[in-house]
Amino acid sequence: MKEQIPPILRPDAVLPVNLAQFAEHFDLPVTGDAESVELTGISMNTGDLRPGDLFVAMPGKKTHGANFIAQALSQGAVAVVTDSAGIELLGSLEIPILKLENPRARLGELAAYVYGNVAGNMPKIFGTTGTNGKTSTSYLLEAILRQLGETTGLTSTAERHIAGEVIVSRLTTPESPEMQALIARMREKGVTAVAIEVSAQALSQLRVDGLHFDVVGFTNLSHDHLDDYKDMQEYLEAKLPLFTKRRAKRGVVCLDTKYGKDFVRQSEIPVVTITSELGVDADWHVAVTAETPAYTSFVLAGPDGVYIRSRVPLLGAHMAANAGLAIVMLVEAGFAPERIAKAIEGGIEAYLPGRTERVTGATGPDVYVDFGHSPDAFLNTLSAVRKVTEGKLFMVFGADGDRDASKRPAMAQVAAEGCDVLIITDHHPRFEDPAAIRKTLVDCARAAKPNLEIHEVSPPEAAIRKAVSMAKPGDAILWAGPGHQDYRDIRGVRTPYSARHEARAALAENGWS
Ligand SMILES: CC(=O)N[C@H]1[C@@H](OP(=O)(O)OP(=O)(O)OC[C@H]2O[C@@H](n3ccc(=O)[nH]c3=O)[C@H](O)[C@@H]2O)O[C@H](CO)[C@@H](O)[C@@H]1O[C@H](C)C(=O)N[C@@H](C)C(=O)N[C@H](CCC(=O)O)C(=O)O
Ligand SMILES: Nc1ncnc2c1ncn2[C@@H]1O[C@H](COP(=O)(O)OP(=O)(O)OP(=O)(O)O)[C@@H](O)[C@H]1O
Repeated sequence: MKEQIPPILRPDAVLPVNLAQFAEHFDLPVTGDAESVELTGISMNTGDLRPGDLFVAMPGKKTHGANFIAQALSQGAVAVVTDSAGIELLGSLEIPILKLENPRARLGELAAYVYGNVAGNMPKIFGTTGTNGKTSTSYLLEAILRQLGETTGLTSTAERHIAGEVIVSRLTTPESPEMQALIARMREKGVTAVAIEVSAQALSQLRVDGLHFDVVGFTNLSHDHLDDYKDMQEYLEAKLPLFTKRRAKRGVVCLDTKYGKDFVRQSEIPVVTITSELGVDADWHVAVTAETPAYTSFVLAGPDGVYIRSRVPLLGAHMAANAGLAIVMLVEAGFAPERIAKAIEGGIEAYLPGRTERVTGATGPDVYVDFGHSPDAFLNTLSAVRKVTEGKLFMVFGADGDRDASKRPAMAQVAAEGCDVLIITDHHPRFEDPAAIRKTLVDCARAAKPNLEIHEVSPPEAAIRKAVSMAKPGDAILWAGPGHQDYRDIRGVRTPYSARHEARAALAENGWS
């Protein structure tokens, strides 16, 4: 990606780590003068490398990091960790080399050590995984923690937060050198509790190694990422390692999808369960009491008569399920339920960018911009919007290029079945032909609901204008996919674009304020 790559954050100060001591601590063979070298950072990518860094040259899917060692040196790297293949590639260079086969397997530990993130000086750490709801649950966790008086940190698909400092994210879950640098910065800024969104890819690539979570949560599992994983079983198995003793102390499992039971059965750590489904046996139950475009009220009932009443400033029963999960994770971390209940009796004070975000002003049809990009996300958001809409429901969406193409037919089917007018457009085409993606979606939507009014409109700026021009007050438009994002990936270039901005502009152009 060539443009607008967000920066990564580091602590302002790092206690230098002597390279010889580092090599001895990890029992790594070292060539060159390690005694006189001091490390002040660690990186696996020259794009993020800073002077004083240890450069970890690792094999990747496309190339080997050792091909970038000369560049790393010119940027100020003071030592290199690499494997046998890397040593063969690098030739003769005047820099201490530490040999480590499979560097990724120990990268988290190495990074935690460099930044001094050790047991005893860490904030409370919460981790959430699942197909949908990770970002939402993490934001809700952070909000409740703030309401409980904690100083908070967050890492999510949308943003990283450090005691009020906000930056846009690159990956959902950062690689461990970035993750450990973030945690060190959080410690520096007095952060006492952190909510971390953990993707399946992060677990497969050991990006959260070097962390020990106080409580982990599982939201749900449904069709997504079947380009990275062979089938749902393999995708499930990628998520399960979060619920192991080496990674976490306790867990909370949501039983709203059938895969929850697999987590309970296979978890190595003690778990409690929660559900928002009627008739499902669980330790905690969350139920919606009111739904409006602006908020969803709920009650959460747990063991020993615990009863918590609150609301989320978001539309949809799935958001109440996420809030319930966040609250139970806090209870499992030792926060008294009565204290939580008191802190959130007036509602959870969270702003979730691009999660069913209503962008309409005082007049005009309700326009919601959402980050949902899977069939299950569509199902939930369409049903939530339908419940609060008297008029017609328009849906605007496109599908990701170069990402799991197998979910496109189901996305088109769910969208067609759940709306009254469908507008198919583009999303991130990446290196795929956007017209070909649209054709698949249109064909599948037609097959699912032959009489549905379907428009194919490209680019998305025109698609949202088409939807707004057709909608009336009382109608609703759900624009699914772009959410909080401020770019579209077109042939590897991040082209600036904001769906929320485009939607507001389209409303204004039609006279709605
Ligand atoms: C498919 C995949 O996961 N790729 C990741 C992988 O890239 P790669 O193996 O292709 O790396 P490579 O290009 O072969 O390079 C090899 C090594 O040389 C280094 N290098 C490479 C080039 C250079 O100029 N300098 C340099 O130092 C690289 O940092 C790497 O260590 O290692 C890179 C370095 O960390 C990652 O950025 C990259 O994630 C890509 C960008 C990605 O998009 N990953 C997605 C699938 C992902 O992880 N998504 C999940 C969430 C999904 C969700 O929730 O929906 C996420 O957590 O974000
Ligand atoms: N509990 C839930 N069940 C089903 N769908 C949900 C749930 N929570 C959120 N969603 C839908 O999924 C979309 C993404 O939500 P969120 O960003 O919280 O999930 P995520 O797991 O972080 O996604 P990603 O992995 O893509 O970052 C939302 O915009 C909404 O459409």
